[in-house]
Amino acid sequence: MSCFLTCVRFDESITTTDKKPKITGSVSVSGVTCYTWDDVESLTSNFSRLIGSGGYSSIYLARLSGAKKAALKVHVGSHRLYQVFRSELEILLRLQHPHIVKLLGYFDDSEETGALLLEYLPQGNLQEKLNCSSKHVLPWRNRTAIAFQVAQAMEHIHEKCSPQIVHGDIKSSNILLDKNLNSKLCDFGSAKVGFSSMVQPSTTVSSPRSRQVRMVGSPGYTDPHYLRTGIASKKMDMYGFGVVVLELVSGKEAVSAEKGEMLVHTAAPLIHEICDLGANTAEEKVRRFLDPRLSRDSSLDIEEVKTILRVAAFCLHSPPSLRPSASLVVQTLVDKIPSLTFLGCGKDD
Ligand SMILES: Nc1ncnc2c1ncn2[C@@H]1O[C@H](COP(=O)(O)OP(=O)(O)OP(=O)(O)O)[C@@H](O)[C@H]1O
Repeated sequence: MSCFLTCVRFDESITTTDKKPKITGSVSVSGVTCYTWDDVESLTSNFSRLIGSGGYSSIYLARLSGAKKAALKVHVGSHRLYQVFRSELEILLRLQHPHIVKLLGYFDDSEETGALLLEYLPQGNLQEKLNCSSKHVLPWRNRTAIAFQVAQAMEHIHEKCSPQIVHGDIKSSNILLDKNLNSKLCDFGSAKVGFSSMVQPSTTVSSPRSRQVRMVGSPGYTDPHYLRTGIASKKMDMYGFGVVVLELVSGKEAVSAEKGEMLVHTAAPLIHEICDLGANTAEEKVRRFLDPRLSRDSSLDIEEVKTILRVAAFCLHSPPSLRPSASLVVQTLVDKIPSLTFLGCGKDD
């Protein structure tokens, strides 16, 4: 790893006003910039605009030269969070893919504070996009493209890079959208590299000895096989992908905010029928599950809905061995959803 992180210092002002401090970043061998804390403060105008937050970090808007925007993901406050930062940094340094968020730079104090400077995705995350009350409903054609692009990103980390990577937290809030609604997978803080993927899952129950309650994965997305065995595998990512596809089709959240119901449970009868009957599943049942906001969408094709639900059904199979690989999902979508080629989504994307 050390060769990735060797930095060569340079002096260049990328600020637009004379009053602002100079950014004194250094370019690493991999073309990613190492920043000082002063740089980080300057890039974010002293952390003036929070654009997102998660269990491990806060994300701020940053401005680079020429008013180009970026997102700064800051992990601060404990050695545990610092380790999450280091792990995500090391993974992002290895990854370059059109549907994986791009690392532009980082800050590292080697103790307890780290920050990742990432390309900025202006349309936020998929979860927000599907659940926003605005009139601009995400069209069916974009939903199939997003599923396809996420599958391509997963195919890349699972099968095309060395060592291979398990993302470990596939969910709609970890899928970001650019201005054209193309998707990029983010948040590699839970990722596992190579075959050392046997990990003890945390417990959800507070034991009498420890009053600490810890979550396992993200509610609504966690593979039941992982919960039982603690074995993190590529097939666990495929399960999370299956849940994301259910969200794309139904427009519903993985866990309903009102009733606390899990989407995998409400979808289960339809999923079983789709597995058994495939294209012969009654259209009326599929339409009942479909996001009602898509009813007037001219790009909607009910055969495509059945195809993509069948893909989700296989990804959600209980035994991981019955779930497809990411490359099989990519191939199936290319073969069965012709509109993807009209969107410029293809194998060489
Ligand atoms: N590059 C980016 N561009 C725009 N928004 C972003 C970017 N990165 C993150 N965000 C926003 O911040 C949110 C949280 O980001 P992220 O999932 O990376 O944080 P986390 O602390 O790892 O969260 P989690 O609790 O899921 O582990 C995203 O859902 C998104 O809304």
